[in-house]
Amino acid sequence: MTASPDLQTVVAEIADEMARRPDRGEVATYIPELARVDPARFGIAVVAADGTVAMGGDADVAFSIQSVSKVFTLTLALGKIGDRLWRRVGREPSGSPFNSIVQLEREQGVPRNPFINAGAIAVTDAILSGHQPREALGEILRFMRYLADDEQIVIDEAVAASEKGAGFRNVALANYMKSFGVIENPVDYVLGVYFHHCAIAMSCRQLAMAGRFLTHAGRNPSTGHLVVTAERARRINAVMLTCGHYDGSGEFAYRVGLPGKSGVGGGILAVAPGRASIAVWSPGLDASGNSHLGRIALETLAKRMGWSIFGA
Ligand SMILES: NC(=O)CC[C@H](N)C(=O)O
Repeated sequence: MTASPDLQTVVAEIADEMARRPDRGEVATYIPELARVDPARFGIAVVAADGTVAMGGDADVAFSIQSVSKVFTLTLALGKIGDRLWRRVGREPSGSPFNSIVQLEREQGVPRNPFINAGAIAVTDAILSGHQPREALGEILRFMRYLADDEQIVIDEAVAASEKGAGFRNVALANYMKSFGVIENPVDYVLGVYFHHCAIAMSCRQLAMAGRFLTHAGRNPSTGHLVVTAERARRINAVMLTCGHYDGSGEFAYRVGLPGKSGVGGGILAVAPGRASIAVWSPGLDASGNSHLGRIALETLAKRMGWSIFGA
């Protein structure tokens, strides 16, 4: 029997390899504040099932989690209204870019899945459910801090303001869904919360900690409490696998073989069920808006550790 590779060593090797690579993708520019981030950054953090944490590169530098927040808002919304959520948002891959509007016209304003922008805006509407934006946002932030076991997590107000100033597509998506009755709350309330939860700043270490419940059948290992049932954790992982990387989801499953959710800030949260919660960050993106080196780092990690859910 061959000994399993040492996680710390593998993570250190990956951080080193990624730091040297010249191909880094393109940093997102449509949110001006994100365009200022240094493309040379790379971070990785892996929280293993036994609680050990392996980190490399800029694992403690906070970045804009953007659409990675959509895993957590989905979890919260399911906790609030349960499976009724699936009447307002589907769970099929879209095969379209993250900010696309085309399917909404044909599908009565019901977004394909909770991870494209339209779907995440509908999920945010479900979290608001008549409350004030400040309360909903407070709830999301408290949830992140609880999951990560870290009170230092904050919202980057400059990023939120920058996105609000340039968020014309999201305004269009929200209004379009509102015209079909899919959005219940005032559009500006919903978008205010959406822009702010996308602007949460976290490090790879914090993000990997926050993702632990998805690797532990719904349980927060810090408290032993169930965040969601095992069945729900499994299902959130399934939607991450099929929809977490927009029109790059098939390629991510093919190459990495793990449920994952990306964000245009360059972060990816990936789940190796029963084994580890993993966060990577490299700000340069590929053509689908997913972290270029983040995906390569995860592909390398899954391969060296034998962690693909489809077999070693
Ligand atoms: N893919 C993403 O991370 C997109 C999120 C971003 N806040 C937007 O709405 O455009």
